[in-house]
Parts: sequence; C-alpha cells; structure tokens
Amino acid sequence: MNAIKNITIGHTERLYKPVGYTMLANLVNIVPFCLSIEAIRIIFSAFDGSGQPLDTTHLWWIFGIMAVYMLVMALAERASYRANFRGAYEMSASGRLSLAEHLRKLSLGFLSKRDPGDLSSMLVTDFMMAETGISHHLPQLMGAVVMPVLAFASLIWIDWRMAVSMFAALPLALLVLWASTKAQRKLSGRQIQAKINAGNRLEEYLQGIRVMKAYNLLGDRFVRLRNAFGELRRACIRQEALLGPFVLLSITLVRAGLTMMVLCGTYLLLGGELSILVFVLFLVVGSRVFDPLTSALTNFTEFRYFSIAGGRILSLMNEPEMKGERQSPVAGDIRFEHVSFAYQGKEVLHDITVTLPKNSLTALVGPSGSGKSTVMKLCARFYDPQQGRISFGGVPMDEIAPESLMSHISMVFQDVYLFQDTIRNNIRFGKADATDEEIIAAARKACCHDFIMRLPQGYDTMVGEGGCTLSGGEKQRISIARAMLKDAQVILLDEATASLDPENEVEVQRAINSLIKGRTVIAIAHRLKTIKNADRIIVLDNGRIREEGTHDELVRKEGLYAHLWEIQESISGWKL
Ligand SMILES: Nc1ncnc2c1ncn2[C@@H]1O[C@H](COP(=O)(O)OP(=O)(O)OP(=O)(O)O)[C@@H](O)[C@H]1O
Repeated sequence: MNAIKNITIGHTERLYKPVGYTMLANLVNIVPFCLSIEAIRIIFSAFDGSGQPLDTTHLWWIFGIMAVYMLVMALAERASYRANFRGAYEMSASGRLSLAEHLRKLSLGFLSKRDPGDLSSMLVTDFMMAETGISHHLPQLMGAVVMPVLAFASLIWIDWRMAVSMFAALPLALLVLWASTKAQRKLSGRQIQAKINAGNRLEEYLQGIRVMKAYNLLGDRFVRLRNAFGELRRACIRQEALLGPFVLLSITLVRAGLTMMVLCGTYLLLGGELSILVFVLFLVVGSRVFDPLTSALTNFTEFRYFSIAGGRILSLMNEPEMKGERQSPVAGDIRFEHVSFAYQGKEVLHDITVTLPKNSLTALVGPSGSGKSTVMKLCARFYDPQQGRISFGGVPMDEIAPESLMSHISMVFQDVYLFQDTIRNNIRFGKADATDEEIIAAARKACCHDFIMRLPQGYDTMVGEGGCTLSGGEKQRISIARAMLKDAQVILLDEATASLDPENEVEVQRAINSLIKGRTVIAIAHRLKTIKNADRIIVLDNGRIREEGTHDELVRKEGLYAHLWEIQESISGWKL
C-alpha cells in the first residue's frame, strides 16, 4: 500500500480511473478462457469414440464471439492505455510544478542542507520513474494479481487438486520477494545517492572547467568524477547482483507450479481420476496465467525502486513550509531582539539586539565572516532565527507570510541572475503587470536605457544562454531597474559596486542613489567609502555587534571601524 502511495506521490485517487479500466480489461480477458474451454470440449466430444459429429455451428458461434471480443478488447485497451498514460503524465507534470512551488516556500536553511543535484534529480528523474511506474508497471502488476485470483477461483471448482498444485508455490514466491524488501530499500537508497553524487560531480566538472584549466586541476577533478562514476557502477552492479537471485528464485518457484500441475495431472490421469479434457484445460489456463505473472515478477523490483523514488518526492512534499499568515506592513523599522542564529548547529550570530530604522540607510560592516550577509538574510526572512525575535513594522517576522513580506522588499546583490528571456521581461520580473512605459521609465532611472537602446533588438534582445552577453555593470543596472519597478519600501543592498570597473561603478552608484531615496535601506559595505554618509553604521565582529554610530562618531571612537577605515584609506592610493 505504501508503494502505491509513494508512486502516486500521495494522490492514490488518481489511480481510480486507470485501475478501473485495467480491472475491466482483465475481467474481459476471462472470455477467451471460457471460449477456449468450450471449443476444446466440443472438439473432444467429437473424437471421444461416442460417435457424435463435430458441432461446427457451435464452433462458428465461438469464433464469432471471439471476433467481437477482440474488437471490444481493442477499444477497452485503447481506453485503458489512454487513462494510464494520460494519468501518469498529467500527474507528473502537475506534480513537478507543485514541488517546484513547494520548494520556493521552504526555508533556505532546509534547502541549503540538500544538494542542488539531489533536488533537480528529484524533479526530473524521480518523477519520470513514478510516471513509468504508473503507466507501465502498475497495470501489469494488477493484471498479474487479478488473473491468477480469478483463474484459481474458477479452476478450484473444476478440480481442486489440480488448482492447488498449480498455485501451491505462489505464496512461497511472494514470500521470497517480500524478504528482499529491506535489502532493496537499502541498496536502492545507495544507488540513488550514487546517481546524485555522480550528477553533482559532473556539474562541478563542467562548471569549473575554466578554474580547473587556470590552476591545472583537471587531473584532480577528473579523478573525483571518475570515482563518482565508479561508485555509481558499483552501486548498480551490487543492486542487480544481490536482488537478482531473489527475483530468479521467485520466478522459478512460480514456474515450478506449472510442472507440479503437470505431474499431478499425469498421476490423476493414470489413476483415472481426471479426464483428458480437464487436463488440457488446465494446461491452456496455466500458460495464460503464468506468462504475465513471471513478467510482473521480473519487473517487481524495478517497480519497488520506482516507488522509492516516489517516496523521496513525497517526503519532500511533506516538509513543512515557512509559517506565517499575516500580511506584511508596507514599511517600518526592522528590529532584532536577542537574536542568535546557527547554520546546521554552528552559531554564527550571538544575541544581536539592534534596530534598523525606517526610511534611513543602515550600513553593515565588519571583517569577512562576521555575519553581515546572515543579518541581511534574516531581514528578508530567508531563515528564521533559533533564538530571539525579529519584527518588521512591529509585526513578528515569523507571523508574516513570506510572499507578502517579499512583496515589500527589493534586493540588489553582486551576483545578478538574469533569466533566459528578453531584457524587457527580465525587468518586468519586478512587477508582472508593468506597462512598457513603466519598464522604460525604470530603466532610465537605473541608467540602463541608453545601453539597452544600443543593443540589436533593444528591449527585445534576449539575454542569458544563447542571447547577448552583458557586462557585470550592465547586469547590475538591469537588476536595479527591476527593483525600481517593484517599488518596495525596503531595499537590501549587498555592495553592488564592489566588483565593477570605475566607469561602471559611477553609473551603478547613480542608479542606486536614485533607487534608495526615501526608503529603508540596509547595505553591506566592504569598501567603507561607499557608506561614509550612511545614517547609521553597524560594525559586526564574529557574529556580535561591536560598535554602532555614524562614520564620524566611529572614527572618533578609534575602535574596529576606525582601524578598518585606516587600512582602507592607506591602500586607496595603491595602483597596480
Ligand atoms: N549557508 C551556510 N551554511 C553554513 N555556514 C554558513 C553559511 N553561510 C554563511 N556561513 C558561515 O556563517 C558565518 C557568517 O557568514 P556571513 O556570510 O554572514 O559573513 P559575512 O560577514 O557576510 O562575510 P563576507 O564579508 O565574507 O561575505 C561564516 O562563518 C560563514 O562561514
């Protein structure tokens, strides 16, 4: 039952239709059995020495019914085929979308614990397996269950000894398969993990090829890739080698049923306790029942493997989304009260109490690793803190619906992600229903209109893979135009100009100045000169607030900030 729940990703009701059709098709499959029995009986009675003539009229009737049966079957199978395949593909298409939607609502804390390769393999491969399980394996398995049950139920009335000998080994065969369940769960888990690792290593290899060439690491990384593929090969072989004997044994046991039936039949025939007609009948039925049964047993381990893949999807689907139902205030102070935060058990922020006031520019500075980005991520509720409380406009952050909160926050980071789409649509991500005029106005304010107009198709130029390549500064300005369009009251800036050349830096700084006017801004600054005029500067050190104040106050204090300022001033005149 669990396997079926897994493979349907919790939506067992989606199976009703395909199961119904398959059951029907299997029930109708009984007709040729009955007709064959009747045909055999007629033929036998013509040659049993009683002198009866062959009843050809009756035989013609049987052929006629058989022809109609074949037509009905073709139609029923078409319907069942459509229901199975459509159901499977529709389920995985909508399942993939709802999983992607669900992932968006999980905390980054949870997501960062998972391999990106694991998640993409789940969205693509695991769904594909569940799809195949539903469309191919499940109907076959059901057929393999329904047919023997029906056959046994009818044959037992004809001759119970023959029926029992035919199916005596079946429970044993199922027991053998069941015994391999635990081993398979373990082996399949390892195989799936090996597949994910190999995918990750391959991605790392392809993405890092430039760095590897520069540092001559190709050999080293290639070894990692080779090891990962080696482990995958071993995991696959181990699974086949250990589970194969179980499957083969259960198939042999099932087939032994046929042999036992022949032996029992011969013995009964010799003793005169069985007619030749009944013996032939059992032989015909046996061959019809055992063929689908053995192919279902062959595929059963694969079905269970697919169900493990479905179970992985299901467990991710059951991962709780970030809580919070309340609407976010449009603007307000962001307040941290005794906040401590840990990544995977390692505390990186300790007992932070600070207010980031509304409509002012607060800068976060401090040495690398001091916790600036973490504070910023908590402001956007990428994570919830383990201790303390964060509020926005007086409302506890963990009571605000994450999507509502995000609609009032814009982020401009150093790494800009542009989608494979036109420049117009990339800016439109800031406001889905923006008109072309609004997009152009935002682009003008973000100082990117001019360079966009110089591109071959202007705003309709494609960016990203296969499209035009933009410089770091140009991408930055497009992301600022996006934020302009979003018009959120809170802006989170992770020093966006840090990696730009002087010319681009001036342009981007101008765009930022126009974006942040009159809003609540929290900015991470590595180069202190960019936040000299901030309303408030918070100096972090080792996850604690070391100092707070304006630039002048902090320089006068002669503490950590003054020290950092001094270092940066002294190297600002350096030239390469
Ligand atoms: N996703 C993560 N998982 C585990 N540890 C993390 C994660 N992100 C950051 N850390 C750790 O948390 C600490 C604070 O990191 P954070 O990125 O907030 O510092 P930062 O001041 O912004 O650093 P930088 O100036 O170098 O960007 C560091 O020790 C870092 O290694």
